[in-house]
Amino acid sequence: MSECNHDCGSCSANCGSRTADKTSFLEALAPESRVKKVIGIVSGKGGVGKSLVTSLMAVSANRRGKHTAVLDADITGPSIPMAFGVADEKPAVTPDGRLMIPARSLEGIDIMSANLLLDNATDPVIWRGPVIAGAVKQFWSETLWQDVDYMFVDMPPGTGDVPLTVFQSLPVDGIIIVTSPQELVSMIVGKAVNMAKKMDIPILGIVENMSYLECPDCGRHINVFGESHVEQAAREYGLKVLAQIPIDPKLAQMVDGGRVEYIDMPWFEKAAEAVLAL
Ligand SMILES: Nc1ncnc2c1ncn2[C@@H]1O[C@H](COP(=O)(O)OP(=O)(O)OP(=O)(O)O)[C@@H](O)[C@H]1O
Repeated sequence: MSECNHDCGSCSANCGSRTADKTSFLEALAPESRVKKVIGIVSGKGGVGKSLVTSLMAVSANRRGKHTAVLDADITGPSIPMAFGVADEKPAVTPDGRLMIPARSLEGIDIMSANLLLDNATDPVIWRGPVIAGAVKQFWSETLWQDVDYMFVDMPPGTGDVPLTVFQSLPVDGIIIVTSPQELVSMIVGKAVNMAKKMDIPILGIVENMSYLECPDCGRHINVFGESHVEQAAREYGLKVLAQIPIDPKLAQMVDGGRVEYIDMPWFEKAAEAVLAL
């Protein structure tokens, strides 16, 4: 049998790909687009730093010479364009009018987000679940994604219906779970693990955000929210802790100022390497 090219129309073998295809809800990319790896970033709730981790992942991959993209699927709280300083840009369209062209950051990361389509960045997006999921599908299939090595998807928060639909529509190769020490980490990780299992997508690991504060005088780590339980949760589910990110007002300033690409992040090296090994 010749090597599988995933085009079941040209092959009669009754293989695993064909069986999976029957129940697939995957959206197709435009014929001109190419995306090699898709990584979804999930969290149990909003505000734990999912967008920050998505942005840092993209920045790390881009610094390592990979052509990188961010699809902001957090439609009701889209904060990616601001972090990359492209919030005032509007996506152009291809000459035939079929596809949107993503905004490009200063360092060359391609970005698509609902915020780029709003007349006013402060306009609220008050869409219901199916419309949100539909918008994400369009961002995937109706955007010109040119030779992307790694696409990072900032998922809608939680493990409910909307993230589930998004997961079913995009060919996600791996998931990163973002938690913070204030949360019931074990429960959140458990839910994400179940969601990933149902979809047969590997979990690359957990990133704990706002883990500690580094004393500016002595460098001691202060656990502002009490002792971290992330290592324990990781052991329980056989996962890796990819990074522990400190609370640092400089991080928030850089993100709010559109300069996420220029953050110094020694604590993120392991996370970047684990993802790029995929
Ligand atoms: N480690 C940190 N140190 C300082 N500020 C942080 C840190 N992590 C996140 N923030 C700030 O907290 C806010 C929320 O972070 P972020 O937008 O990444 O969260 P989120 O989980 O994506 O939220 P949402 O789901 O609401 O979009 C942002 O203003 C961000 O700059």
